[in-house]
Amino acid sequence: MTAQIIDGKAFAETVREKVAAHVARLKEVHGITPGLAVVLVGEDPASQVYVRNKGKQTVECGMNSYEHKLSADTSEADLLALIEQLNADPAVHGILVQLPLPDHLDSDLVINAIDPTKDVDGFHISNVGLLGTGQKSMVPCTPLGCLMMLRDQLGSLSGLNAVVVGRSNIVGKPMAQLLLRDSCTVTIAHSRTKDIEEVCRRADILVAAVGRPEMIKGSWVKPGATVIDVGINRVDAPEKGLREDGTVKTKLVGDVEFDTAAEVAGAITPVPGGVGPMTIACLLANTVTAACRANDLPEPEGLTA
Ligand SMILES: Nc1nc2c(c(=O)[nH]1)N[C@@H](CN(C=O)c1ccc(C(=O)N[C@@H](CCC(=O)O)C(=O)O)cc1)CN2
Repeated sequence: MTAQIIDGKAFAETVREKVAAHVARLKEVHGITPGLAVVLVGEDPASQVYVRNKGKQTVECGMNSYEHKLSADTSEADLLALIEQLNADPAVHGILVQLPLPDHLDSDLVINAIDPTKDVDGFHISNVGLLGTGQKSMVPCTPLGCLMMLRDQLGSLSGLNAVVVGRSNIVGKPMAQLLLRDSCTVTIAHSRTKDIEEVCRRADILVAAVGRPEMIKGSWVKPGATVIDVGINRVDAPEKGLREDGTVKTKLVGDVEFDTAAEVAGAITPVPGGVGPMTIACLLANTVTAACRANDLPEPEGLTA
């Protein structure tokens, strides 16, 4: 069997179109322009690219983008003061602090300083609690993107066996909560899980979010399963040759060994071009949702969990 490839880039485009249409309506009918503030501390090259893309796509969807780029040695007090200012700004409906933060900053403290109603990353402890208890919350962008792709692929997820490999606060745990909410039977597997290959082979839905390049092999996949690969790992690619400076070229791979898994799975997301683009699309969706909630307006259809 050769799996169907789930095109995250194309799916993200449809989400952005829905966001743009909803933003146009908010402007025209209610005079509201949703605004997203993104805070970047330091010069991590990957984070700089993600923040640039977030700002660009925010504007392309008709929303206001506010970028705050702070030096790597910014103090916690200064960062908290900026968040306080953004919390109080009525033009800002969504606030995101790009992760990872430099080591001297306490990520939990910083995230929990964000007004939970503006926490478009869904990382604030209040949103974590609301999601865990099945209440209305902001939902983390990567798991929300995975859920949208799974629903689109499978329709109802009710009764399916779902295995999430990885227990991070950003992806693994919220993903498991969302799957449980959709009535899956959910297992979270991790580095200490006994017989992890056998656990994975029971999964109708296998979500890989472990951060280890190509850890999950085709032999771990149940025939016909839907495989969602959240991993984005840069590895050496000697087959691509050398750069001008003599160093080996690199490539991106997921947490799943794509070629062997695609022989067995029913459907699979590629890396790049799978879950990654959905992360930013869902950030835009969450910003519209936050703007609607802030103004007591109905939430955008098809853009929330
Ligand atoms: N505050 C947050 N920080 C981080 C998050 C997050 O959701 N909120 N997630 C990641 C980074 N991230 C967005 O911030 C992100 C990662 C990857 C992609 C993406 O589109 N990836 C492409 C490949 C990109 C490349 O070539 O390097 C793909 O998979 O096709 C988008 C957003 C950590 N920090």
